[in-house]
Amino acid sequence: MGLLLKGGRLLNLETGSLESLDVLVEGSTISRIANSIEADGHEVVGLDGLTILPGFIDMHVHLRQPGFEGKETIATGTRAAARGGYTKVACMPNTRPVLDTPEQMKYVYEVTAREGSCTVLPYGAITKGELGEELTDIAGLRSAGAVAITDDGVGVQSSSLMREAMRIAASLDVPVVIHSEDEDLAKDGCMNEGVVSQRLGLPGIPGLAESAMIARDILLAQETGAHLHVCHISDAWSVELVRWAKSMGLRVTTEVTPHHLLLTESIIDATDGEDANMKVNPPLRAERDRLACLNGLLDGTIDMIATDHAPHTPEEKQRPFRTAPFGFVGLEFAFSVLYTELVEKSGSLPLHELVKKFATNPAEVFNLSGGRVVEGGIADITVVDLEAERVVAPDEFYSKGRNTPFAGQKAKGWTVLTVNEGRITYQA
Ligand SMILES: NC(=O)N[C@@H](CC(=O)O)C(=O)O
Ligand SMILES: [Zn+2]
Ligand SMILES: [Zn+2]
Repeated sequence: MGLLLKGGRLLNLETGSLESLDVLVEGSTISRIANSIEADGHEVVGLDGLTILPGFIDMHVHLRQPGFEGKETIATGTRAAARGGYTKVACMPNTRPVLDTPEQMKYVYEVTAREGSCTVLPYGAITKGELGEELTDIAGLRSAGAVAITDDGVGVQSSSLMREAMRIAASLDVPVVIHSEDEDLAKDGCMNEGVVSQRLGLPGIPGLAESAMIARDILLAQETGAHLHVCHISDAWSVELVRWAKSMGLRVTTEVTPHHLLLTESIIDATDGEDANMKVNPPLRAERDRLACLNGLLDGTIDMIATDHAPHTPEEKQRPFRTAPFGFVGLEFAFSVLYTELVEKSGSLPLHELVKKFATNPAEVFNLSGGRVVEGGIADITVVDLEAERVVAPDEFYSKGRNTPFAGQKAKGWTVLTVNEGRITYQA
């Protein structure tokens, strides 16, 4: 017996048209897509006019397990992911202990098999303990299933160490994923350096702290032949550098978050720097940076959307702006807010281009299954209601995190059904 999705509209990723098609899932595979498929003993889910998309893939998520289970666990984070339409998430290694050994990779896969509501692809750290001093066993991490390597949360400050990491990664065909931040330039900053940080008297993090490191790592990628993926791009010059690297034919890819596409430091200004739910790293920047990210997304410089889902406890986020931890949650509304603002309201991006940034491109860039709803493909499917309007409601989150500046915002395009490898993982 299969799972029959009946009466929905399947998004054609090439033309952007919505086609009335039934989709039959058998086992973990999409076995048939046709105008009308007989119920024939299958479990039928009626989708009357709802929109069928490939399951979303988020290459930047903090699941916090092991070590910070008060913020999130693999169970709660993947439930949140499924609720947001995600079928795969890649989890960051800045846990305690850090995910820096093959055993840690195995741990993530084992816990996910028991408790997970989506596929979890662990990142292995570049340096032991993310301390920036000694390289991990990159080959061992890869064999144990690391999707790529990164020290997200901190930048690798040593250029010679990064050069060596890229040499090894290139020889193993492992992508190097960078949190680009020059610690010396970023120092004790807690928000974007500029007119707002000056007015509020808060220490700033200049865009240069990001772009300078991206420039270094693009040159290292050029020299070593490594695939470089730039995390959470946020600064206008950073986008320009990635655009240039691509024009030179280098293997450089990047992601942007919903918050860097839709928000600026003006929301910190408006709340006088008193709400740490607006504190994130890289920080919300100026309008020209936001527009550069948006243009980069539109012209293909930016390959994909990633949430950088970074849950923290309410207590931590109630601390003063200077000392509260950086980070926003995002899994449960990323598609909705971006669909609403970029597709529905401004029309800057057609739906199928947005969906490529959420599913097709991450699959292609990281060589993963999914990203398309096709016969014979893996049954990773997300069904959304493009009409229903709701507000982003943190008290309803499956995530343990509540920290988002999007709280209370109205949006359309909510997930009603998520299927991961043929299994229903969320149903509204
Ligand atoms: N993005 C953040 O503001 N915080 C992340 C770390 C990171 O992604 O660099 C976290 O782990 O909390
Ligand atoms: Zn980061
Ligand atoms: Zn992160």
